[in-house]
Amino acid sequence: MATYPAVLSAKTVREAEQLWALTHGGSTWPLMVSAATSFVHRYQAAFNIRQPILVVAGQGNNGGDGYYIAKLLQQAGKPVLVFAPFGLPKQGLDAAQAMHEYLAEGGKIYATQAELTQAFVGLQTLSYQFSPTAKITYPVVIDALLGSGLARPLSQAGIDIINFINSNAQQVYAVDVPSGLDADTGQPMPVCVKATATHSFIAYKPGLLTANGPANCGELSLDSLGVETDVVLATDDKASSAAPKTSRWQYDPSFTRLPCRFGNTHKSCHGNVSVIAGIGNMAGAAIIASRAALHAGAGRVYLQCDPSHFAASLAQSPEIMFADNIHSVLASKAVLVVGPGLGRSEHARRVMTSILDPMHCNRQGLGVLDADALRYLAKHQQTVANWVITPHEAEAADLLGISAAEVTANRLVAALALYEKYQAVVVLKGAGTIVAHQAGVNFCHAGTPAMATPGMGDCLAGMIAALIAQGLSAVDAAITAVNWHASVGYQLAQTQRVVLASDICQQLKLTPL
Ligand SMILES: NC(=O)C1=CN([C@@H]2O[C@H](COP(=O)(O)OP(=O)(O)OC[C@H]3O[C@@H](n4cnc5c(N)ncnc54)[C@H](OP(=O)(O)O)[C@@H]3O)[C@@H](O)[C@H]2O)[C@@H](O)CC1
Ligand SMILES: Nc1ncnc2c1ncn2[C@@H]1O[C@H](COP(=O)(O)OP(=O)(O)O)[C@@H](O)[C@H]1O
Ligand SMILES: [K+]
Repeated sequence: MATYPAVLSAKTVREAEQLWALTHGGSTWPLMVSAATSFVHRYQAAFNIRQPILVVAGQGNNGGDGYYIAKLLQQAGKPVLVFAPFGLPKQGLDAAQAMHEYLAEGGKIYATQAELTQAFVGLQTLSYQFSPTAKITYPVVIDALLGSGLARPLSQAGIDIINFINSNAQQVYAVDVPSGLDADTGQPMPVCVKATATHSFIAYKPGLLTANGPANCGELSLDSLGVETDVVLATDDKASSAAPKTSRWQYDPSFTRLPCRFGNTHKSCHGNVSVIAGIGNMAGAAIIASRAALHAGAGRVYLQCDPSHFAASLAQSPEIMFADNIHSVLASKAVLVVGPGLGRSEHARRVMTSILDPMHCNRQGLGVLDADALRYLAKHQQTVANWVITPHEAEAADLLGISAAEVTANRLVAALALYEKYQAVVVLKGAGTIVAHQAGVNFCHAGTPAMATPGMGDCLAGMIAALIAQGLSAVDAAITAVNWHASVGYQLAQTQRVVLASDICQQLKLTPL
């Protein structure tokens, strides 16, 4: 079975480094050498330029990586400049040794932008026409200002440096974490580097994969540097049950669990999905969820809605069938999608009461609660262990009884709290979707701002239900659908400015077996 990289908090990564050192001669220095070597190797094509490469180095070990990278580039004969706006590394850190090795290679360090500009211009080839008033653009900047050790919001001076990088670099390659991004939450503090690519070390950190992480990391890669994380993870497993278990946080971007279809099959082998809509004017959402379930391969899809919506549904997808009433739907044992287009009427309340009746609520693989069903759940708090719940941040806030800003501030903590409270498989949607479940947490950093369009969540709900109907567990269905949905959206966004839920539905059926 494929194994996927672990995702660890910044603190756990530090513990892993220290444990590695204990069994490797007591020093973390070899890790810095490996990290810098891996970085230079990873971006060797981008670094193969004649113009000077700028390394912006901080005072900690992220800066240390930067100094060692600068040393390697210097050794390879590349023109390189190091800008150290926060000052030099403190003695005793690996970073100080890296700086000394860079200086020993004849490297230069600049403390101010004025000195840096002068040095950059001095290193230009003769063909470069410099005008004192022209804005300097650095073709390649290596961002080694701050990594996983970012400990507090940036001062104004720090903000200015990050803005300087973002507005004066053509391409930015970030070491470990884009500077200014909180490695655990993915929040900018309050600004962060917008990288072309980020090469991270030892393990992915949650903040690279959710919130502002995906957009600011650019192309993300990892080198474990051979550091075993199992040891720290085993320790973490012994933590109290209230503590988030980092042991099974994973970055698994695959959708290889998609069910295969074999020759002698029939639609009855692929399960039934029933989407329950309301009686108001919101049936569009339920129609999108139904279409998504069809296109994701459910054997039959029923829509339970007011007859006035039949014509519109059939015009979209003549394959959709209609269920008579909520009681026949519940009796049918189809996988349910409840919430999109349900509304908040008295009818919706009655539907929710029936659905959450313990008589129906006890079987496995019941389906997906989304949108209005989540608003109902927030009011009538009860555990929904056999369901997948798919809140966006505002719905998550409602379910947790906190503000949306608190959810945004730490999406991972919110997803874990939702799991603790409702016991369901939790899909916290938005940039960098998080799936929290009994066995851990899965991050999906695919997706694109082009997918921030109406109906996108309804589409995802239909897909999850279709995969449960085809035999996947609720957890596998949620992880697979989230990755499939985001990856199809990303592909479409290569040629479209916005991606609609209908586009995703169309594209799903083209996914090869
Ligand atoms: N050692 C190793 O083996 C390996 C280490 N690795 C690398 O080390 C990195 C982690 O290094 P790290 O722990 O030193 O943290 P780092 O990100 O450099 O930041 C700390 C510095 O920033 C400062 N600072 C903090 N907040 C600030 C703010 N808001 N504004 C301004 N300054 C602020 C803080 O100052 P202080 O709080 O002490 O005043 C301190 O000087 C990791 O990301 C990876 O790249 C890898 O190579 C693997 C092997
Ligand atoms: N800004 C974004 N960046 C990356 N992916 C996004 C973004 N907006 C939406 N998506 C993708 O679309 C999914 C559903 O979108 P979302 O807007 O959160 O749902 P809803 O339609 O319920 O509001 C997300 O989980 C994510 O995969
Ligand atoms: K960095």
